[in-house]
Amino acid sequence: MTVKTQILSLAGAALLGAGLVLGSKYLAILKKRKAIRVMITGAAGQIGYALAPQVATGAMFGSDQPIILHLLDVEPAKNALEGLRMELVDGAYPLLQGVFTFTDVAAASKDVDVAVMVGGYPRKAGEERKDVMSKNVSIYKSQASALAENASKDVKVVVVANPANTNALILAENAPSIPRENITCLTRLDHNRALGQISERTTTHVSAVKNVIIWGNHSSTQYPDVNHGSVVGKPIRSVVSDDAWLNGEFITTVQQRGAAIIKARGLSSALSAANAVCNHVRDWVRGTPAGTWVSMGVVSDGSYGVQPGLVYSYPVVCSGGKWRVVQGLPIDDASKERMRTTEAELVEERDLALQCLAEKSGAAQ
Ligand SMILES: NC(=O)C1=CN([C@@H]2O[C@H](COP(=O)(O)OP(=O)(O)OC[C@H]3O[C@@H](n4cnc5c(N)ncnc54)[C@H](O)[C@@H]3O)[C@@H](O)[C@H]2O)C=CC1
Ligand SMILES: O=C([O-])CC(=O)C(=O)O
Repeated sequence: MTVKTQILSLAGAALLGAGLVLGSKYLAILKKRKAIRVMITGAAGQIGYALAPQVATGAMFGSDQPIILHLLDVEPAKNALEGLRMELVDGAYPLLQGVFTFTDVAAASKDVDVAVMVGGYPRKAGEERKDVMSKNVSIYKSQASALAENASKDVKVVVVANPANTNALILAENAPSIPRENITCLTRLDHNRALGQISERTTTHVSAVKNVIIWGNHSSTQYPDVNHGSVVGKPIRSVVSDDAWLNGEFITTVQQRGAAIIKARGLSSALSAANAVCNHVRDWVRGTPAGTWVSMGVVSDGSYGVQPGLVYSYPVVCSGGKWRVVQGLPIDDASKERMRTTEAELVEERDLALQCLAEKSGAAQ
């Protein structure tokens, strides 16, 4: 061996050694840190298939936080669930400390820190989200108590299955021991869709678009509001410079995006929904970046005149694992009217859900 190759191999060994030290430090950190237990219901479905690997690679809690996955689905989906478990094992994810599958919600909920409630039935082309109401709200009523009794005391819940706001409301009403503020529903997908539309329209990278708001229901009555948002620090309205588009096509595109995806794919959104779930939980747990808010469906405390108790999507900022509604935004008359329309739909959905549940319990007696 020449001196040059000796030096090179010594340098190589030193680099490898440093890499191994860093690698072993990383592994030691992972070993020391307590794993977060994440339950995904409806895990054998298409959102579950997109979500589980995203959680395993750190998209939800970062690349230094170990995870244990609890995957729940119904008995007939047991084989598909086992297939997902096998694939997750085959992924050899450094953050994944365990993957468990369940068909019993009480067992699945044991000690979970985060519950992502995807289990339910998606709507088909031509249906509104409330058309899947009767099947899905009864799932949320029956799973609420199992979650409350078995999950960690501080469990954070995000309901994804439609009608998402009303399922979350039913879950909150039937799980009184879970703090209200820990029960949320996903409207981050709508929020991201709004960011995406403004980004495309202004040919600006999406990371420079901030502070749009989704008010109300995760449905076609939601109000995507750009009045307080910015593009590269300037008001969206002045950068877009087309109020007719912002007040018309932009709003309907965001409101109808779920239906447009169903029409195009023959299936509802899955990868963007999974990404939005990771964004929602990450910001809730790790905090929203300074000067930025996001949209979350939360139990209303009456902010902006919305009926208390409804699960309504608001602009929120998060820090220390808690969210708070952004207060004091000036709301013009046109926005007020749209916010009332979506609130009225939530009242109607709540009443319909309660009626469905009463009819089911009447039929069962
Ligand atoms: N909030 C949002 O932004 C979005 C919500 N969704 C909704 O998410 C839900 C899931 O969508 P996909 O994954 O596409 O549907 P999917 O049909 O592919 O999967 C749903 C899974 O839930 C399971 N399931 C049914 N009842 C269950 C129960 N009692 N316990 C546990 N699991 C149960 C099914 O067996 C199935 O594997 C749908 O309601 C859909 O409309 C979809 C996209 C976005
Ligand atoms: O539209 C649907 O039924 C699925 C969904 O909630 C969405 O993509 O926003």
